[in-house]
Amino acid sequence: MDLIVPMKPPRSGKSRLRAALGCPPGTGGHADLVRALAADTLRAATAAAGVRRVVVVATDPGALAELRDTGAEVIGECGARDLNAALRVGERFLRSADPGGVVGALQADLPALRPEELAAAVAEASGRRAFAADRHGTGTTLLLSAPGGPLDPRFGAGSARAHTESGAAPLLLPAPSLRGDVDTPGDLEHARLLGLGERTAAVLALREASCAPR
Ligand SMILES: Nc1nc2c(ncn2[C@@H]2O[C@H](COP(=O)(O)OP(=O)(O)OP(=O)(O)O)[C@@H](O)[C@H]2O)c(=O)[nH]1
Ligand SMILES: C=C(OP(=O)(O)O)C(=O)O
Repeated sequence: MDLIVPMKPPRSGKSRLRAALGCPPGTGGHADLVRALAADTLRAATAAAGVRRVVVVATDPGALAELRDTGAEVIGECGARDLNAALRVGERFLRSADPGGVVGALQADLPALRPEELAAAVAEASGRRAFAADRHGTGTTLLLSAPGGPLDPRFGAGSARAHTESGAAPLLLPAPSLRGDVDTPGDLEHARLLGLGERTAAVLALREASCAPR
């Protein structure tokens, strides 16, 4: 099974998280946090049983080259005009190597992701086109195709409903780390309680130290 992870440029992505570092505006660090969230997600994804390739489809691959250290590949989005188009670029890329395999789309903001929860989700899907909703029940953190079948991604606001309506099976396992995507400071706090990956924890610790009142 191969995974596609879409990412906008780290400076402009995850705009709802800008306040999360608790530092005055303009002190930077946002892009470091976005890259750290992705690095922890990718480390867990590449370690999951049954996962073969993990491909980041990036608007700006140069800004994300360091993510290759996680074992993921990083490719450009070839002029895709939005998130779902970027996912289709990744799908074509993976299908050109393995037309009959399962492909999945995984969000890049799962810093508490545990490899065993991702593997359990793939096992529950058991060859069906299926998805994991986020912890709020409205978004999607993982969408899987059937073997050789179309991914047909419908990410965006209300994507859990859109994926259900398009015939994808909602996965039922709890998998809190897989459902814990981070869009807001509140989501980041939730992920902290689950147990953050090393890179995200390090970025937050550094910012706390450097922005503490003197
Ligand atoms: N390659 C690529 N990735 C995208 C594109 N649009 C969104 N993404 C990524 O898809 C994921 C979900 O995107 P969004 O929910 O639109 O935006 P976001 O970056 O999470 O955050 P906000 O700015 O707070 O809305 C994020 O990892 C984005 O970086 C796109 O056009 N191309
Ligand atoms: C695009 C989505 O994610 P988010 O807005 O949570 O990043 C989605 O859940 O479909």
